[in-house]
Amino acid sequence: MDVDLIVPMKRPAEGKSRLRGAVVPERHAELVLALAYDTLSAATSADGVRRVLVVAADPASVADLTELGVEIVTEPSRGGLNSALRHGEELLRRDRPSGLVGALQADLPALRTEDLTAALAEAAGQRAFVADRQGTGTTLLLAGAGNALAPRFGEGSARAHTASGATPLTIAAESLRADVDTADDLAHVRTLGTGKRTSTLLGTPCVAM
Ligand SMILES: Nc1nc2c(ncn2[C@@H]2O[C@H](COP(=O)(O)OP(=O)(O)OP(=O)(O)O)[C@@H](O)[C@H]2O)c(=O)[nH]1
Ligand SMILES: C=C(OP(=O)(O)O)C(=O)O
Repeated sequence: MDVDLIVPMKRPAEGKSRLRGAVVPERHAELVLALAYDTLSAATSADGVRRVLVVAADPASVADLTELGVEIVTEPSRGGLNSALRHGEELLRRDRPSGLVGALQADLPALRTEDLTAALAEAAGQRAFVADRQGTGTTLLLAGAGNALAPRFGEGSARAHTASGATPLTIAAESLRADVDTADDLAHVRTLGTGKRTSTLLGTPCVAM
């Protein structure tokens, strides 16, 4: 079954505070947007992805993403990450009540379409998630018909998603687990190869899409 994805985004200038210093301060927002652009470039090309809805704190600051065919809506109020995700879920389920929905992080610049498609296949419509490479965070949470997404993103979210009954997916999907929060994470995705925008900005090898 194909999935409608929700992608939460703060204003790039305010996001990824743990990455500050990876590039000169004037280019921090550009880096955060490049990570999101490459993530969504892969996501929108993946088999099984029907629709991508970005729930943004400030849509104008992420308007570049529309060239990828994603939709952008404003988060309702400053309710935080999980509230933004629930808002996206409500909009998507209004249009397709029995569809599969997913929350995807916007910091996966090495994402390969086949890893996302493989995760959707393993989940097979269950409420399931992909943990990050450290095993503590979550990069993708899925919920099919009859199941609320019930997002518990934030510190220790992998444990929280397991505790709430979601199935941890077991596929390797290295690129889907490689989220970028810190300088170490950035060094790691450089070894995998990143999408075009991130590669151009950092001067690193580009992943073959
Ligand atoms: N719309 C929306 N997105 C959010 C909010 N909080 C976090 N996000 C997004 O959720 C994703 C995951 O958050 P984190 O990985 O913790 O990123 P972050 O908050 O930018 O990073 P740090 O400042 O280093 O904690 C990022 O794409 C953020 O932009 C929020 O309140 N509203
Ligand atoms: C919000 C999350 O992201 P991170 O741990 O990457 O900040 C999460 O994994 O739940």
